[in-house]
Amino acid sequence: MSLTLRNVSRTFAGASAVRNISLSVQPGEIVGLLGTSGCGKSTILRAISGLDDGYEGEIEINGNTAKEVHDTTGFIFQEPRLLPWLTVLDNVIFGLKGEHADKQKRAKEYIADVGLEGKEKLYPRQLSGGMAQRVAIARALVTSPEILLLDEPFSALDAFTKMQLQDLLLDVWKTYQSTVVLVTHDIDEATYLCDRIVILRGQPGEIDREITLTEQRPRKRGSEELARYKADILESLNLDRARSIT
Ligand SMILES: Nc1ncnc2c1ncn2[C@@H]1O[C@H](COP(=O)(O)OP(=O)(O)OP(=O)(O)O)[C@@H](O)[C@H]1O
Repeated sequence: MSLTLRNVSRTFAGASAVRNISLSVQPGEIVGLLGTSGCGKSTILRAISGLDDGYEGEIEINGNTAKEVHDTTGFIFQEPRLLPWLTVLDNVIFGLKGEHADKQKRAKEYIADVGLEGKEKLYPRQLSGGMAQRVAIARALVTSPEILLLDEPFSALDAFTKMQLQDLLLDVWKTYQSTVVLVTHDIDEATYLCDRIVILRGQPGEIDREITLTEQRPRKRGSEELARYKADILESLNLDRARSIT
């Protein structure tokens, strides 16, 4: 499932949030949107998802405008956004169409895929943050979205859980061949996960540059290669050395 943005701009109450974003994402590619706070990363993701159709320019998913096909995207937010009165199983089933027995079977498979087999009957309040985010991942995947949109999906988690879920994302990506757009502030996360990193700058946000990562997977966290990409990105963001704020 390919994704194309052509000159996408978004203005809120007269203030420009992003300007002239053009981007092509190939089927099965993991593309990261990286940039400092307020440069419009979430705004771009919401436009791709169809949650926000107030943008100018064009967004195409496999040749159709995003406004027509938003049900082919799955969204994972920073916080899991589970329905507290529903069990893990019912949270994953919620929004699925079809016969109840089929939905249950399918939801259970995805719950197992994210490592939560046996936890189907628990309620959100009984889950750790990492477990809840696994449920959110299962819920996003269960509808077989062709494009997975992730808005800082691991940023509220502790460092260890974050690394586990990054690996889980790579596992499900391999299994389901999803096209992924990942919004993140985390340069290590971007270099570990992405085929390509799009660096946004400014307010309104514009694309500053794109970096294609040729590192084979599985990548090694802390490798020299990833460290080189990180240094390059820090320099692009003017964050490579301490700067006076006066
Ligand atoms: N619904 C909205 N109404 C008004 N302004 C908005 C709205 N959504 C976003 N903005 C503005 O658009 C700009 C970009 O916001 P956005 O949330 O996309 O940035 P971001 O790069 O994702 O930031 P962060 O990394 O802090 O989440 C900001 O100036 C924000 O205030």
